[in-house]
Amino acid sequence: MLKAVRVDEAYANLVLPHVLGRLALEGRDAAFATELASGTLRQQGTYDAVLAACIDRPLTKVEAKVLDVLRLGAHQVLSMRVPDHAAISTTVDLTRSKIGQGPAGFVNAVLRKVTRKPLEDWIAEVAPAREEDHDGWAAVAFSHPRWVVERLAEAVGRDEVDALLEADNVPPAVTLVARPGRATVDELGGPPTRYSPYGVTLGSGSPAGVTAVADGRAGVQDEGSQLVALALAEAHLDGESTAKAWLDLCAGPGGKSALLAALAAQQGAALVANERQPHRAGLVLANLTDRASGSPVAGVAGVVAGDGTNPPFEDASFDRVLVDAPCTGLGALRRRPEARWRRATADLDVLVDLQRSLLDRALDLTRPGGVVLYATCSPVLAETRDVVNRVLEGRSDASLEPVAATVGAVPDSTGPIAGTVQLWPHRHGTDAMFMALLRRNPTG
Ligand SMILES: C[S@@+](CC[C@H](N)C(=O)[O-])C[C@H]1O[C@@H](n2cnc3c(N)ncnc32)[C@H](O)[C@@H]1O
Repeated sequence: MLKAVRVDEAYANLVLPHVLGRLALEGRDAAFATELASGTLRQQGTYDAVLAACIDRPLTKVEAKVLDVLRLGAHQVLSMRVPDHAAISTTVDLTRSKIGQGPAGFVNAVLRKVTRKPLEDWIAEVAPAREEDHDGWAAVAFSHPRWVVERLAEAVGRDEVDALLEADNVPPAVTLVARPGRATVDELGGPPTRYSPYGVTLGSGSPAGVTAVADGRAGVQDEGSQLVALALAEAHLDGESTAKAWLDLCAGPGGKSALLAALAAQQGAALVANERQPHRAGLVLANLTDRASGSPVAGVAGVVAGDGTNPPFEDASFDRVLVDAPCTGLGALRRRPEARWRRATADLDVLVDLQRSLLDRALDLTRPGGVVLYATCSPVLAETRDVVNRVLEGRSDASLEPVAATVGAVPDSTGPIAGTVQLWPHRHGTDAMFMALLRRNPTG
C-alpha cells in the first residue's frame, strides 16, 4: 500500500479497504494493519528525521522501497508498542522476501539503532530546539512539512498551533448525517454531534451496517461539512424569490449536495449540483438518486458537469449558491494520512486564483438579495480571508454578512474576518472548515 501511495499517488483511505479485503483481514487484524499503514504515512516526517540520524548517508540515497520498510519498522518500534524483537524480525523478513538479503541486513542494523531510545528522546535529539526554532521543532515533533506548520500557525495563532498539529495526527471518529425528510438521527444510533442537528457519532461497526446509510437516506459526513450546508440553508434571503433555485457550484462527490437537496426540499426549493470533473459529477448524481426508485431525490433540479468559472447558467438565477472551493485541504489532514506530503506552496497560487474566479462567478449567478456561502476545508489565510477580501474589493454589488443561526452560534468559531466562521479539529472536533456569507446587493 505504501508503494501505491508513493508511486501511483493513490489515496491511502481508498486503497486500504481493498488491501484488507484481498487479505481477508477483519477485526483486530484489520485495525492493526490500518494503524500500521496510516500511522507510517502520517508520522513519516518524524521517522525520517530519526532514520536520518541512524544512517550515514542522506535518506535521498536510500532506495525508496527500503525507506518504506524502514518507516514501517520505525512506526512499530516507536509508536505501536510492538516488542522490538518482533517488529525487527517481521520487518527484516519482509525486506528479505520482497527486496533481498543485502537490504535485509541494512534494515536490521538501522532498526536496531532506532530501538535504542523512546520517541520523545529521539525528538529531543533530532529536532531543532523548541525555544530557538519552534516551527522546525514542530515539523519534526508533529510530522508536518515546515511550510504547513507556518501557514497553520499564521491561521490559528502560535499559542494554539501545537494543539492543532497534534489533533491532525488523530484519526477522526466517523460521523453520520441523517438527511432531513429522509432519515432521522434516532435511526442512526450513536450520540448526537455537538453542533449539527443532523449528525451522530458512529460508536462502533461499519457505516455500511447502518440501514439508513445503506439506503442512501443518510451518509458519512464530517460535522463541519454538515454545518456548511446548514449555514447556507439558514441564511436570510432579502426580497421575493421567484425561482426557488439553489446551486452547489463545486459539488463532487456530492456529500453537501445531498444534505442541501434535503434542506431545499423542506423550503420548497430545488438544488442544481455542478461539478467540473465528469466522473465526480457521476458520483454527485449517484448521491442524489433514490436507490429504491432510481429517481432523483426530493429537492434536486439536476446535475451538471460544467466548469464553475464559466457554467451554463443565467446570471442572477439562484437564491442560494454554495462555493465549496477546491483547496489545499490542510484543514482535513486527520482524514488523509498522506495528504500533508502531497501539497506544495506552489499549489496555493493556482488554487487561490481559481477560488477567486469561482466566488466571483457565484456572485454573478446569485439574484439580488440572494446569498453565496464560500467555504474551504482549509484554514490557510490565503484561501480564506484573502480570497474573500479580494473578491469584495472588486465588487460594489456584494457585501459580507455574519454567518448566523445555528452555525453562527458555535462557540469559539470566529473566523479571520468579523462575521466569518472558522472551525478547528482541536476545538470543535470537526475538520477546519472556513465559511463566509456574502450577499448580492442590487446594482446601483
Ligand atoms: C472541496 S471539493 C467539493 C466537495 C463537495 N462539496 C462535497 O461535499 O462532497 C471541490 C470540488 O470542486 C471541483 N472543481 C475544481 N475546479 C472546478 C471548477 N472550475 N468548476 C467546478 N468544480 C470544480 C473539484 O473537482 C472537487 O470535486
